[in-house]
Amino acid sequence: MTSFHGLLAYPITPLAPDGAPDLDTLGHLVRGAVDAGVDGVVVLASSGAGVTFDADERDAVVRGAVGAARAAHSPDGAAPVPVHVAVSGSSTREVLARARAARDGGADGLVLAPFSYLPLDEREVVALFEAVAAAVDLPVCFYNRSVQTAYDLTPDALARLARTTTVTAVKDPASTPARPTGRVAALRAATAGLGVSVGLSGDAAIVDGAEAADAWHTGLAALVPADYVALRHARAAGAEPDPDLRAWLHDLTGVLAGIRPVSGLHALATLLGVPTAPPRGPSLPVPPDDVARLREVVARRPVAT
Ligand SMILES: N[C@@H](CC=O)C(=O)O
Repeated sequence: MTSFHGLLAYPITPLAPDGAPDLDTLGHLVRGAVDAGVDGVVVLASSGAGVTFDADERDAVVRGAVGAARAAHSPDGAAPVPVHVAVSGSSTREVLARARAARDGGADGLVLAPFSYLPLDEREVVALFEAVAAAVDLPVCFYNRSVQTAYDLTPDALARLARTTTVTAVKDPASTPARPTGRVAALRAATAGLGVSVGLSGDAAIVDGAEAADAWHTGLAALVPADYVALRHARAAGAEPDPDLRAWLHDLTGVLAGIRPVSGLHALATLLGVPTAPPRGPSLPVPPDDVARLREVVARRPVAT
């Protein structure tokens, strides 16, 4: 089974007051997520603001997260929870450097969005993933950021990548406007027998009952992991989640949807007792009114951690 399976938590990269990555707090987040029962951790993606860090900082984050995951309690004595690293960059050269560094830092897999200053066409997207496959022998999750990259992965292109490269998973945005229902089923049908994990991101859609998927990719799961583990387990068992928990997560994702994405997670972290400065610019801190709305929801959290 691909290691991109189940509940995948994407921690923010906590920052010290001087703006440097706070590795102790990151380790605390990673251990907390693993102890709560998540199936994997992904650092330096959107929630982790990976593109805002230089190579040395990225290396420190990767090694810190891998060390924390290995040291954390593994439920049932199971294998250590995998740690994946997002390696998107603005050139193939930069992506390859980040992929090699992630491998050398102990990553179990890579997450890659086909990002470029100029939107890529399909030939260029495929060439990028082929270059990564030739350079680094790690499984890759295709991070489909169709709104931001102006390239939307098709089921046929995913099948081609699964056959010819190291792509073993896709992270598809459940919240993309006009996404047809049955998208997960279409991606699964195109890749049947190829061992691809079809996963979703988009917390509001996930909480409100998006199509069943092999994986959930979520930044919130690193901040409120017990809550997400309970939701995922209920859904996986075909059961109704606890109504209070579902209502609270609905309210939380609703408030966050009105706040700038990474800044909102940093503000939420602070309210949950996870110390961090706001993300680096050009992101801006969350305005006080929005912090107050978040605080009100946090105060109603039904699951104690
Ligand atoms: N898209 C997020 C994960 C989902 O919340 C990320 O890349 O960090």
